[in-house]
Formats: sequence, structure tokens, C-alpha cells
Amino acid sequence: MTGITIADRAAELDAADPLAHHRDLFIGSQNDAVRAYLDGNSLGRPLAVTVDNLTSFIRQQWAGRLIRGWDEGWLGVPQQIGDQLGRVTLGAAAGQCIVADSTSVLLYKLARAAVAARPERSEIVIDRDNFPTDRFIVEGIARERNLTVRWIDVAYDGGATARDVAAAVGPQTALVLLSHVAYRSGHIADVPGITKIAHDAGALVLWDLSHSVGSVPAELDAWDVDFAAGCSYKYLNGGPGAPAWAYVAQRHLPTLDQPIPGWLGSADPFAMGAAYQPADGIRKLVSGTPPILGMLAMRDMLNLLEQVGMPAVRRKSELLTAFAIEAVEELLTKHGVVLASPRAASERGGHITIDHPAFATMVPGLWEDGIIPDYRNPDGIRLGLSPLSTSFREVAVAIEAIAGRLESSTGAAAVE
Ligand SMILES: Cc1ncc(COP(=O)(O)O)c(C=O)c1O
Ligand SMILES: Nc1c(O)cccc1C(=O)C[C@H](N)C(=O)O
Repeated sequence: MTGITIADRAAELDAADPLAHHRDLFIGSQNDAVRAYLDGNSLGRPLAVTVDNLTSFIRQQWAGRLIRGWDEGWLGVPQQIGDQLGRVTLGAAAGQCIVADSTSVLLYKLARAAVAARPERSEIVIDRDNFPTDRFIVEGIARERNLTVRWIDVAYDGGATARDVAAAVGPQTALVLLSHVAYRSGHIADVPGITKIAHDAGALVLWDLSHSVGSVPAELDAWDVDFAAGCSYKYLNGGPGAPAWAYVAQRHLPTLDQPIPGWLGSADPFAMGAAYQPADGIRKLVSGTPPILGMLAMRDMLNLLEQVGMPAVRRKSELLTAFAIEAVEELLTKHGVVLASPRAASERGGHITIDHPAFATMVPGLWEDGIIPDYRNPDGIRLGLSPLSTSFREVAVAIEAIAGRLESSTGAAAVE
């Protein structure tokens, strides 16, 4: 025992954090009623600048330009933000990313397009611990197209590995759908290694980047990824229900056959033509009218991420999760709490999960006390640490609060 408490360590780390001042840019970060917000991996905080930018869009663009706004630039916004996203955090050259729909709908469109591109093959590979929407969509497509789902089992504190995928793929694999960062354990998949294994088997890959985008940098072009999609309301701070984004590698764009051909993804929407003729580039993934208001907040966060740079964001993220693990080991392990996330920083994304049977009923009380993590079945508390808006102090406050509740429920009979 050094005599240094977890709260002291947090204060030291906050004082040494070169990114600490960015926290003040987020509305609510100084609100004392929320003592620790550790769910920015589910819904990021709003940036203050977003209030001004949304207000000015409504006053000047919407009210001022009215229907003329579409011709004057709104139709290009999904692709402009997509290009910025590609440049800032996805490692994707322009023309391959677009903002549209929800992540669920984009995963459906991309997975359907992928299996259509491998018509002679009969299997889709996915892991059993993938986020429910990913699994449900794969099962739905399998039913629609008479395909088989080949499931990969993963460890509770891990995710699908290259070895798992090598054992699962074969001449019948049309598509492998996996998450870059696992929504529960936070495990980072070996995207380039797994993509190569899938390609060597003749299959295509679709990566869900919902839990990495804006926190863990990606190199989609260099990793030779075929398709990717992800949420924008998590580390991209797009706000509740903000539209998702998709990536289609340039080489697939000419032949991509997406299953919801709508007028705004057609080559000449205002020709009001008799037959669907897809647009040339990534715009063919669009089906209907883009939700412009919903995608403006994400642009503000991308501007901030671009200014700070993803390497610095990732460094802070690694320090936050490392500190969270240190605090768990110091305060919670003695109460039987188990880390359900990888220990190696290089294998861990921006959140960690800790398991304990008491967690199933603990989270509502924590929320009432202004400590906001989330609960994930069967017995996990997930601590989501959003690099630019989470302080080390918040991590310490949350883990001390969890320790306090475990102590009172077990009569402080912890094993030292
Ligand atoms: C990994 C993952 N994929 C997909 C989704 C679904 O996103 P949406 O509800 O926007 O369709 C989520 C979050 O809800 C997620 O965490
Ligand atoms: N999208 C969400 C929602 O509409 C309500 C509550 C939570 C969410 C989430 O994003 C959950 C998140 N994808 C997760 O990993 O659990």
C-alpha cells in the first residue's frame, strides 16, 4: 500500500492530461447532478457548439432557403460528412463513406449486397456475442436467401480471433460479419488479419465499427476491408437517433447491388424516371431523403477529432481504460468482481465491462446517485470512457460508488 488512493491517482492523471480541457466543450460536463457519466459509448454528450450550429442551420438554411436548400447543397451533406469521417477516423479515401439510415438498416443493406455478390455460396459467419441487431439481421437474411449461419463462440472477455475465423470460413462462406470493438467485452478484433483470412477463402467482410469509430482509429483502405458501418451517436456525439454511416470499398461500388433502391440513390432523382438506374458512387446506398438535421452534430465532433487527432484520442482512451482496470483491481476484485475485458491495452477499445451477480440490480440505484454506466446481461456493468469528455475523476467516483454498494450489500466482508 502506497497510501495513494484511487481518488489521488485520478487527480494526478487529470492534472497530467493534455486533453483534459476539452471536457469543458461538452454541455453538461459541469453538471454536479451527474457525478460520473460513463455511457458516452452509448450516447455521447452534446458539444456546446452544436447548439449554435443547429440554431443557425434552422434560422439561415431551413427558414432562409426553404426547399431551395436541397439544390443548394443539402443533398451533398451525407457524402461530405462521410468523406470527413473517412479522413479523420476511418482511414478511408474520399467517395467511399456516406451517412444514412440507422446502423441496423445499413448493416442489412451491406450484408444483402455482399451475399448477392457471392451467389454461389451458402453461408454467413458471425460470432454469438455480436450485438443483437447484427445477429438478427444475419439470421433474417439467411431466412430470406435460404442461407446458413455459421456461429463462432467467443470468450466472455474477448471476441472473435483470426484463429476462430480461419476455422469457420470455407468454400461456402459468402460473408463474415464481425465487430471491430465488441460491444460487451470491448475486445479489438484483428481486422486486417481476419479480413485476409476471409478473402483467402473467397469471402467478403462487413465490419461493424459502432464501438470503435471516434475512439479507436481504423485504416479501412489499408486493411482491405470490403464493407463497414457504425453508429454516430456514441463516440461521434451525433445525438439520440443520429443517422449511421457506411463504407463501401471503391472496388465494390460499380457492382454494389443494394436491396432498397430508392429515388435519392438513383442516378438522376429529379428526372422522376420510369426505371431505377443507380447513382455511380457511394450515393447509390441512399434510399430516401437524408436526415440533414440529425447529422449536423456529428460534423461538430468530427471537427474536434480532426483538430485533436486520433492518435492523441486513442492514447487518452488507453489511459482511461488502464486506470479503470487499476481501480477495479484495487477496490472491486476483493468483492468478487471479475474483469470481462482484455487486459492488454492493444486488445481493448474505449470501454471495459466488469461482472458480478449483484450488478443485475445495482445500476438503477447508481443512476439515482448520478453515477451513469450501463448494465449488460447477464451481470455486467459497462464503463464507457469517451476520451474527450470523460475525466479520470469520473472513473474513480464511479468505481468507489460501486465498491461502496458492494460493501454495504456484503457487510464489508471483502477478501484482502
Ligand atoms: C455494435 C452495434 N451495432 C449496431 C447497433 C444498432 O444501431 P442502431 O440502433 O442505430 O441501428 C448498435 C447500438 O445500438 C451497436 O452497438
Ligand atoms: N441505440 C440505443 C438506444 O436507442 C437506446 C439505448 C441504448 C442504445 C445503444 O446504442 C446501445 C449500444 N449500442 C450498446 O452497445 O449497448
